[in-house]
Amino acid sequence: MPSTLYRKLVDAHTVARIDGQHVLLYADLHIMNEYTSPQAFTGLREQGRRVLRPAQQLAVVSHIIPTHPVNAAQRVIQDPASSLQARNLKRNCDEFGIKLFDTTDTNQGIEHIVAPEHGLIRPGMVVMCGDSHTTTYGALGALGFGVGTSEVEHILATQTLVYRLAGDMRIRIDGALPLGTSVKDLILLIIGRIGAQGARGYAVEFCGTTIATLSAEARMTMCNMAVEAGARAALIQPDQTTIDYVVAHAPELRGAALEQAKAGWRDLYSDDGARFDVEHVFDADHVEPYVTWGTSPDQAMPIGGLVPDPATADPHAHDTIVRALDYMGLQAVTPIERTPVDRVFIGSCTNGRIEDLRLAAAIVRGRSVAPAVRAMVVPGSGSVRRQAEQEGLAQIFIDAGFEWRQPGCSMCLAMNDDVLAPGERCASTTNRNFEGRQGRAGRTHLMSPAMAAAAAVTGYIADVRKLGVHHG
Ligand SMILES: CC(C)[C@H](C(=O)O)[C@@H](O)C(=O)O
Ligand code: SF4
Repeated sequence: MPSTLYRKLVDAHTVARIDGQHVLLYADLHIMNEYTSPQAFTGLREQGRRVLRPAQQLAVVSHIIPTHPVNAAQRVIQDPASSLQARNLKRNCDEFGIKLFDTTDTNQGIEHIVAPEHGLIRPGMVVMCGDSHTTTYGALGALGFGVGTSEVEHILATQTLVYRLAGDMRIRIDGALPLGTSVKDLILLIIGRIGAQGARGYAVEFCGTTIATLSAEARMTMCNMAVEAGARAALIQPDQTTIDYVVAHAPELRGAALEQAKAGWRDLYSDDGARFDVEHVFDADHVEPYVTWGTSPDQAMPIGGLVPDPATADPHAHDTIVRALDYMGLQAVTPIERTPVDRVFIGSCTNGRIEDLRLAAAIVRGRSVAPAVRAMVVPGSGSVRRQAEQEGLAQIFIDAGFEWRQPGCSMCLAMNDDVLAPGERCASTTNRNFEGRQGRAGRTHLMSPAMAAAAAVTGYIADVRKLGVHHG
């Protein structure tokens, strides 16, 4: 029977069928952060269990680490609770023999940026992690998904998980993204259309001519954000772009080993006639720069639009819109463009990779951060940071008045020193704009790296196309 890529990956990793809805699924790789793993190790110890496959585990300090611009070796976590979390992760990894990118490691960063850049994510893998944005790895043809803290313990002990099957959804996007737009605009548009629950319960396969021409990193941005439409997983069929990325990042994968791996990757596609429960089709040709106006990633609009009017909205949405506008300090039926911002944040596992920094730097070059704005660039990993310094991007940001920080989740979520003050408005390249996400009463507008750069240099939510156009 014709099978979807998703089903092929699940079938290849099914150790046992439990019932019609559940299988025992094998993990090729399990990734941990400091935040969702401590209880799992406590559980293991209490039961006197070992970690079954330490070599298929990876740990990264991502969320709680300060990003002040000091040397990597001097990075110290002042907050006692966070410092304890980091020390616990180190102790757990030492005791159980797990590879850790620790606080002072020069390759430390956000887990979803660190893992692919070390060649650890390969097509056909199943990757589990106690973090919702594990869907990112679908960009490389790997089935990645987030798990809960209690599941982390099970994975550590057995390298498997009791897994509930998802439905199959396909999102086809054809056409060429216009100048001045990037994949972030596209995914905000899609989430805006299908809704924050639009892909709930589904593994989403992205396909179409637009996807085929995207770089591996741009595909990561897509798959990363799929979870904001509720998707359980995101997938893109591996192709030459994928292979080139993996080969470039996995120097040990050469010769016979590479040929053998490639032979395995050849079957990683949805068969002709494979059945999808739901299909959506989008056209990239008319995508405009997108920004969010509200407190959910699906509350997104083109830059030239007007903030919605609760009075004319679907009655079910009325109260939600009123509340979001109130929280965001916005007036209904006014342009979003030229809304002043206090802060700009460029970074996160959505847009903290080198290509994102290139897109932002292309806008910033030769310009200055607006006087009333505090802007920061937080590279997604130590390696992204070094690369950006070598390419001269860091200097462009610094010359313009940006803070050039150490890697981490940073202001993507208020779990470290980088937070918004109450009422502050932020142009942010992140993936979530929930109430309080970047700090209590902070106001987040999600957008692309180029749009965030445009906000930094103008001081307001701006249409980047009016500053000069660049391809993304
Ligand atoms: C802290 C972590 C569990 C959380 C997640 O699961 O995604 C975080 O990374 C986020 O982005 O909200
Ligand atoms: S960068 Fe943001 S979305 Fe990504 S793992 Fe960190 S907190 Fe979560």
